[in-house]
Amino acid sequence: MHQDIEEILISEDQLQAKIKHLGEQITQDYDGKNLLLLGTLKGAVPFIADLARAIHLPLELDYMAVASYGNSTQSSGIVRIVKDMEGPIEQKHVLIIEDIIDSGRTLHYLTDLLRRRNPLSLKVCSLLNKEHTRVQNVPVDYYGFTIPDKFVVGYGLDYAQLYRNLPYIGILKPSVYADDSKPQNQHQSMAENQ
Ligand SMILES: O=P(O)(O)OC[C@H]1O[C@H](OP(=O)(O)OP(=O)(O)O)[C@H](O)[C@@H]1O
Ligand code: HPA
Repeated sequence: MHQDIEEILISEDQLQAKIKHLGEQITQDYDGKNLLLLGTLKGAVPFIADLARAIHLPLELDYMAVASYGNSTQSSGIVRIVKDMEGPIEQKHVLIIEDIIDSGRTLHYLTDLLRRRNPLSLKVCSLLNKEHTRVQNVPVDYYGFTIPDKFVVGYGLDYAQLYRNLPYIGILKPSVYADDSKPQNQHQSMAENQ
């Protein structure tokens, strides 16, 4: 285990078993439909790569880069598009692939934006779901694991752009981000300040 990791929360084997199951569900639900998997860069890259191969249907892949965390463990509260997807989505069933839903701000922003582009349908699949930290409510159609309110890294998830290449999801030792100047559990107070 990496020295900055306090505990492995979800092992490589658990990740792959869950992704196989999600792939089977999505394969059933989207049979005969024009499916576009829309991955959010950068965090969802390992997940979308494995999930796409677990879905046994013709599908398209595209990506958007949306960022709000910068180098902090706390959302800045401001979501911005760093890279948009290519092409229109009016003739497509869009499934957004996320690595994690935490405050919900990223997905709220993204679903709002994409709905205005009139896809045939718009659903969300997130590997991880931190349900007690939600500031914006967003319906999640498929998710892998519900996790506690701890800052996690690995399998695409980063702290200050590092740890994305760990093959498991681990809880980061708080000492690693001790100089992260903003206090913990700040989601609620940020919402109240808006
Ligand atoms: O529910 P939220 O509180 O909005 O958090 C979830 C988002 O935060 C992370 O992205 P980040 O902005 O860190 O960009 P990254 O994927 O490039 O790491 C993660 O990949 C999600 O997209
Ligand atoms: O717990 C997390 N880890 C990494 N990135 C994140 N983005 C939102 N929550 C998290």
